[in-house]
Amino acid sequence: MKLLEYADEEMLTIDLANTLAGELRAALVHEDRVLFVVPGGTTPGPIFDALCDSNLDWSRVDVMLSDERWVPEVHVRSNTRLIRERLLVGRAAAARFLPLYAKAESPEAVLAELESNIYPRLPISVLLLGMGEDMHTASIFPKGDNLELALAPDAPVLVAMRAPGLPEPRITLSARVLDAAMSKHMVITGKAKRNALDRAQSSSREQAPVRAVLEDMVVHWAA
Ligand SMILES: O=C1O[C@H](COP(=O)(O)O)[C@@H](O)[C@H](O)[C@H]1O
Repeated sequence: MKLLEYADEEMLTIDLANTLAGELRAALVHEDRVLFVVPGGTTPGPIFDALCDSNLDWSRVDVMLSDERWVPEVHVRSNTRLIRERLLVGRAAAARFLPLYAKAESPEAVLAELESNIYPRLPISVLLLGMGEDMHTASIFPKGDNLELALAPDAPVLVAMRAPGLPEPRITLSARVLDAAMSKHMVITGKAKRNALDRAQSSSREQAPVRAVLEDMVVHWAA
């Protein structure tokens, strides 16, 4: 893992958006289509704002989330909503979005259908992840009901996840799929997450699921 520290969030945003755009452009030189995986949550919005008008051939980019909350797209907690409002606008509106949500009672009812769209697009070309203060990444949570499956070396592409304190079920890419990305970045802000990252490095994967994806990861941090 490599840690890049920035003077402030604005510097982080500008630099990381440039890096991601550059890596997508470079990947498009060799590939017909590239897969770009991004996090939801509260942190990445400004990065999406800075990235969405980047000059690259977005029509050859498949965009998907690292994980989704099981709520309709109009819901305030929907990660899809964030992506549609902040990333898939401007030039990036030409990208193809691969959904992690479908109208169904539970993630389990549509896992196979969603996975069939994603599997042919793997591996991930460029990955951006977030991390929570509890050391979860994507929706791979400590104490999650499917934690063992999501961390398994032979895990499926997608795993449904429920965890104490979460208001809704989740669906997440497994650690195996995230870890196999060609280029891996993580964005965290604030001292609490920086401390959590330090703790993760001396914790088990079960205590700190983020640990399962830290090899060759570039972590971008601002206080
Ligand atoms: O619930 C989630 O949490 C993580 C971290 O989110 P943040 O709000 O602390 O930035 C995020 O990476 C993940 O995609 C999201 O579903």
